[in-house]
Amino acid sequence: MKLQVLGCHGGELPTCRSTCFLVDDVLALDAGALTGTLTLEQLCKVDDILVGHSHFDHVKDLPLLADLVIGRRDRPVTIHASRECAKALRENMFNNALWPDFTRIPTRLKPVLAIKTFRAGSTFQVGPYTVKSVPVSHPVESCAFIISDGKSSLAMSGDTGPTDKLWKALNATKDLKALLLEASFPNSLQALADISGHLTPATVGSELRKFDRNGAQVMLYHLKPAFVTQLKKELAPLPVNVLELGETFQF
Ligand SMILES: Nc1ncnc2c1ncn2[C@@H]1O[C@@H]2COP(=O)(O)O[C@H]2[C@H]1O
Repeated sequence: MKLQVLGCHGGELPTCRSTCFLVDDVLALDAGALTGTLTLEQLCKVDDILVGHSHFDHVKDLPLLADLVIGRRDRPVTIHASRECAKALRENMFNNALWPDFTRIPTRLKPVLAIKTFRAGSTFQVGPYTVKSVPVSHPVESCAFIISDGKSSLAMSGDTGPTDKLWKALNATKDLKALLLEASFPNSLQALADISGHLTPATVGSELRKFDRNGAQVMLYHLKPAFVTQLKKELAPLPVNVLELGETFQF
């Protein structure tokens, strides 16, 4: 699998982009940095988008994407979202108030977007990929994804505070090559991290003790833009890499 880092922060500044990864040019993981990073030609190749939860920094480019690719694809771009997340997108984003309902435009039968719902915790097929969703710990329903192409697996934690379910699922994934793990706030903001369902370097460290790593890389993302320098200092002693914008990996 080819993995491109389009966005690896928990917000935006000129040097930071919200969460968004691209697998094999066709599968996006979250939609925080699609339309500002890919060309129109590249955007038109994105067939599926896995959305881990409904928070704005993870879904913000969906409306702009729909408006860009309309009339340029043979089939809808499919957004895969848990029940709560799909409901939030339908009611609060594609509601003809915030943005037109592109799941019915240009026609109900051949729309530019399709929202396909999964049950948090279920496993489903997305093109050639088998995707296991794992509910994690966040104020809104949030899912990690474990994505397999049949040869290797790649996981993304989604926004989460401390969790046991994710580590249990990862420890059972024998061909796991890499884990994209969130790390949002510095240790001085542990109380905010706890209340908002996020990790700090301290809790990344304690969470990793639950992980039978088996050679998998751990790559951190979702650093809050205001704290990147401090976070990198606090994360330096841990056996992890902090992702940078524009990096590409092959698993
Ligand atoms: N109680 C809170 N106080 C301050 N900021 C918050 C609080 N809860 C959530 N947030 C912020 O709102 C953001 C929503 O997206 P995130 O979960 O990425 O990160 C969250 C925090 O940065």
